[in-house]
Amino acid sequence: MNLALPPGLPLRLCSAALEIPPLPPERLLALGAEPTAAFLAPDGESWVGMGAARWLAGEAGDTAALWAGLADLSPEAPPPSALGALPFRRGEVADALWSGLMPGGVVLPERLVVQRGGRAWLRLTLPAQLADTLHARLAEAAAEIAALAPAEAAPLPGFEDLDEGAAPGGFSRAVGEAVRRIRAGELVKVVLARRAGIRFDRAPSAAAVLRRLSQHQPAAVRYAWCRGGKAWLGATPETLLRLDGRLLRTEALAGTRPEALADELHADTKERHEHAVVVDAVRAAIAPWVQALPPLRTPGLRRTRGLAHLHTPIEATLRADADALALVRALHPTPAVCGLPTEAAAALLAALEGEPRGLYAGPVLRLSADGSAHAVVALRGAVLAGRNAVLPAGAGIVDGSDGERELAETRAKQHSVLDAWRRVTA
Ligand SMILES: C=C(O[C@H]1C=CC=C(C(=O)O)[C@@H]1O)C(=O)O
Repeated sequence: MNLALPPGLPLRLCSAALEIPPLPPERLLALGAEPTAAFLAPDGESWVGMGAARWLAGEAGDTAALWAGLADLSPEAPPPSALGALPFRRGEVADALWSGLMPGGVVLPERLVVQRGGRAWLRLTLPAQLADTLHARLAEAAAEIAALAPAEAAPLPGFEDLDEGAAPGGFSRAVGEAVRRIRAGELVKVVLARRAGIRFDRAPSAAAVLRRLSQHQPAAVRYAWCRGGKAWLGATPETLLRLDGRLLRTEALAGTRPEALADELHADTKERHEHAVVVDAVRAAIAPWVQALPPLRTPGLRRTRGLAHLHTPIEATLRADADALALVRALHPTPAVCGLPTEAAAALLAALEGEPRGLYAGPVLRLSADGSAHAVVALRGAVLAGRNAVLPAGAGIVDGSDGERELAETRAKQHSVLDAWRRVTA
């Protein structure tokens, strides 16, 4: 279970926090810690973790192992929190794009900066035998952060149009094949993804790239997982779950139109079907955990910059306290990113996409020692490596899907990311 823990890692940890001046959370990426994990929630709440005091695979049951033997010497500060990015599928072999970033996991950071309500805290978590040095090291780490240059404010270099390689034709054909399988009764829905890339004029800093996403989409959760000299980062519209006490909030998000055509979504039978499959699957996944399922409701709309999606919030009360990672595992992958039935869709998308998904469409999460948790689905992102950025994006395929339209939808999703990087920095 302890995927990346080196042998001999101390079991007991100590942790202390210090209030520091607030700063743009993206700036912390410039420290270059490995790994760096960022979870920037709307309303100015953010968590950025640097380095690892513990690093687990993120399996159901790992939550307790994160906090085991951890002495918190600063109970007045926000609680210790873990951050993670999990792969779309377990055990996948990374290709050149994802090497270094994989296998992801859930990290209890050595240094963690939490910001909320206009205040910021730096938390340091170390092996218990270093407890004597904890406060001195905390002060050193705070000084290092205070001295950071504003890397997030650097203008982004320019870039040419999206390079789609030979993929677009192949994607349309894959959609055709998926529709044929669906009509043959092999499955109900499959989500197919494809990659396209850009090349910046010179290598941008991940801090500046993430900052532009924050400025463009402050209502989205912005995330980053940096490792091996690369960054996987994005601004996602989709929540997998939020857990506060026994209140569980999740949602179905599927069915897409350009924002200007949002009104068409409710009348489109194919989009309604694509969405309903996700609603049913999410309800089925949480049913064993909750006291009662909420009444079925008519989907609403979620608008992001440039796109609109059918959206159904789903809230329920848990029967008993639950391990957040077990819930994440119960929900992932929803048919918003995989399909139905799950196994058949996962096998078909692997065959038709022909390249690993890596961390794309996997859960990105924040878990806190007070039991609260927030997990989102890693969509609308890019792998940043030097001057190159590669953007995976997918579309839900059901009976009635058309190859060219689905291709256009994946392009629109990629452009919703690129648009942020084209804007002039505020
Ligand atoms: C798979 C993606 O989006 C999902 C989330 C919202 C709408 C979707 C759709 O309409 O196909 C997808 O299910 C992606 O952005 O790569």
